[in-house]
Amino acid sequence: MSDKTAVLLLQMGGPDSLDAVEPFLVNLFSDREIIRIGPAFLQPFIARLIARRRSRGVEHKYGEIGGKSPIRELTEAQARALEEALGTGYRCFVAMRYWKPSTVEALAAIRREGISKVIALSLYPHYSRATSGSSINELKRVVAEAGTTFDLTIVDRFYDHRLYIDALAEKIREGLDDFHPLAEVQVLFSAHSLPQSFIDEGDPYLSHIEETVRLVIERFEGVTYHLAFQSRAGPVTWLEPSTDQMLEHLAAHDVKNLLIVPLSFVSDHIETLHEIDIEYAQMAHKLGYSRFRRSPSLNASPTFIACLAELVRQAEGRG
Ligand SMILES: C=CC1=C(C)c2cc3[nH]c(cc4nc(cc5[nH]c(cc1n2)c(C)c5CCC(=O)O)C(CCC(=O)O)=C4C)c(C)c3C=C
Ligand SMILES: [Fe+2]
Ligand SMILES: [Fe+2]
Repeated sequence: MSDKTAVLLLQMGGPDSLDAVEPFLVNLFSDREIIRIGPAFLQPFIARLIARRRSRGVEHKYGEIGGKSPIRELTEAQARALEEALGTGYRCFVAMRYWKPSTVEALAAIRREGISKVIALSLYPHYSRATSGSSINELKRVVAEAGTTFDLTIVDRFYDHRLYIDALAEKIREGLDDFHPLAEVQVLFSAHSLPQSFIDEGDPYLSHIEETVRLVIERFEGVTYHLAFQSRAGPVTWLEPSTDQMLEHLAAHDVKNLLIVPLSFVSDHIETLHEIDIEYAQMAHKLGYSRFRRSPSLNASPTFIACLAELVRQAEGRG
């Protein structure tokens, strides 16, 4: 047995090739915690149909950002940086909810190293049952089925952690540096959308997002800011306003310089590299913005890694 602690980073995952897009979407649409389609026994079949119908368009988008999602490499880089920041005594692993490495593979790797103490750290800063909730339930199922006892501690949110806010503020400052010093820049926070029904049923996601925005914008006195929601994925009522509606609204009010700040994700993936950098950038150009920029994602930002390290130590009661 090893006396080390395993830190297991929980993330969504993304297709690692164009061929992986359809099976990745099948996994995602089969999960009743992110989307409920029809009665439970029919969902696997409907998931296949939706995945097949959607995959062409989604493959095209991944094709335009290098033929795959960078989420695995970026999450593994975060894991390596975290392991280094934590020092001896810790090993970091990654478990992806809808692609590889799966939760089963990650736990098998932890077991192979003889580690029984596991801190699962969800990489979604804002809690939602669609994201952190789903990953954590999957982890609990796999642990129960593994027949090995793990001493498991879970960190499922960090939307208001001082170092997370510091890391975001640093990236916003980097983004603002790209504008002429005298230009009047407005900031648009763009969070991943969620069906309104989740919020109505008590999901704290929206209040967590609003608190992150409040805490980070305190550091930017006098800056005008807005909050909108991107990446709807189905025909239900999603959080409003949408990011594209907001881009139109601001253009109609003569805003010319806009910094868009992605919330909800801690690394680059299709929603930053395609939706913002390609789709919204084209839209902004047509709408007459003079300068439209995105603040860089956190990825392996040293301040963000310090945040993760502090979360681990706090979870162990040494913070
Ligand atoms: C089916 C409904 C979906 C909900 C609800 C949802 C919420 C949600 N998602 C993220 C983060 C990510 N989503 C990503 C991709 C993605 N998400 C959905 C659907 C829902 N997401 C789909 C169908 C897809 C695949 C791409 C597409 O078809 O457009 C990813 C990217 C993975 C990658 O490319 O690396 C992330 C990350 C959050 C934070 C969230 C709610 C809070
Ligand atoms: Fe999405
Ligand atoms: Fe999503």
